[in-house]
Amino acid sequence: MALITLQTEHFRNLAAKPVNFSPAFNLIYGANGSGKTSLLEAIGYLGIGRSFRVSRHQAVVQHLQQKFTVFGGLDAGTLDGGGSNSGANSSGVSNPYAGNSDALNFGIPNSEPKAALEAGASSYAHRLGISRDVGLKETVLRVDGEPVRNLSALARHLPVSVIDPGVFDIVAGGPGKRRQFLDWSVFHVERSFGGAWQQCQRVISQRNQTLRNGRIDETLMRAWDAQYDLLSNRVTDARLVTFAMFKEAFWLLLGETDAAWANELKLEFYPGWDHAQPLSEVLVSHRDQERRMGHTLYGPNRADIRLKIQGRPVAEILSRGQQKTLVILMKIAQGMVLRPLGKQVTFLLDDINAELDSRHRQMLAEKLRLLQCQVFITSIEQQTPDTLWPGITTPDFKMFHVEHGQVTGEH
Ligand SMILES: Nc1ncnc2c1ncn2[C@@H]1O[C@H](COP(=O)(O)OP(=O)(O)OP(=O)(O)O)[C@@H](O)[C@H]1O
Repeated sequence: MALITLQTEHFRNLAAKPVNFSPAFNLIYGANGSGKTSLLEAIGYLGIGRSFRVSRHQAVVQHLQQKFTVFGGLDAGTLDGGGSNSGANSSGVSNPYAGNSDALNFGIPNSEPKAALEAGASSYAHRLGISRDVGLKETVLRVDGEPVRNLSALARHLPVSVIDPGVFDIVAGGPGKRRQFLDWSVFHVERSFGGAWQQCQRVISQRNQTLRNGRIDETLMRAWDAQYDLLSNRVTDARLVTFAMFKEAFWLLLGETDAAWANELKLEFYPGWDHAQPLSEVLVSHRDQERRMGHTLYGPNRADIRLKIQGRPVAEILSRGQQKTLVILMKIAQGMVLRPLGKQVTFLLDDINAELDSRHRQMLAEKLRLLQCQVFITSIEQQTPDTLWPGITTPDFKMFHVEHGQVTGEH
């Protein structure tokens, strides 16, 4: 799937006007503070249900407003086959209100996008909508006009992967970042993963409460442990399957690089406990330790992807530039994992040009092109594909200028 239309209302400084994107490459350019990242952030909301740069919805809602809305129209994208694409509109002509004249009933004004309404006759493959009232603390999600309860319903349609300067924490940061990275793929590969992981996290929090409660009721604890063991194995099995797929794609990419360190890199999935032993046994034998700490120390909440060179974490060995290469290859490998499943990743590349030299930029652009994914890239200056990525052909390229939150398409 690719996002071909976006409309926001009361989202940061963005104007409430529909924008029609390319299912392939989109360059968003404009001065500092014009609204480029806000545009990417709005797209991100449709795929991850939150901002990729701040933790609170409050920061995103336009000043003096209390509710924002993001609406997206998807088409089948650039992938051949795969994915559900019934009724897809691959023409790129978009109609934000097709089949739903009140734009998902999110209060998007009906009058303004009249021209778009008349121009686009056909419907989208899917329509996604998210609105958040920060006063009422209420989120409304819709897919194809129907209310849905879980964010996963939106996320499944639009796998969004962000590459911004913070992405390098995947290597340099703690295990949580790498777990998040892996789980993003697991969620898209294994349908039941999201639910199992949520249940598992609930049990962890109940276990933690019991562990903090001074005297532990061993019968109650064993009951939690049995449930925890079951869910942990479900979560871990899904992670293991996806990790194997990821590793295969990643080695393939590494094999194509001429980086000397690539030969020495060891990549390993750590499930969060010594997997040779059943988790329930590990928990019993570490009861005292967990009681002292007051929380769960073993299990999938401690999982990690361990990246090592000569037995040491790569962050201690590789230069920052080498770490960047590594993270970019990891992100591309994620896209490769999803591709055979008919899932097209929408990559949001924010402020990344300044972080990467031209060799890295070219590598990234070339791989993304081969992956046939949808790309949004921000830049301070107006650029053509030739100046951005010399020597790389860029299919279906669209350029947008952002000025004071107004997004204008250029041809
Ligand atoms: N909640 C909000 N309501 C209205 N305006 C906001 C809100 N939050 C941020 N802004 C403003 O929106 C503008 C766009 O910010 P954004 O980060 O998208 O800019 P940018 O084009 O990515 O800039 P840069 O190139 O510096 O990264 C800024 O001027 C910012 O002050």
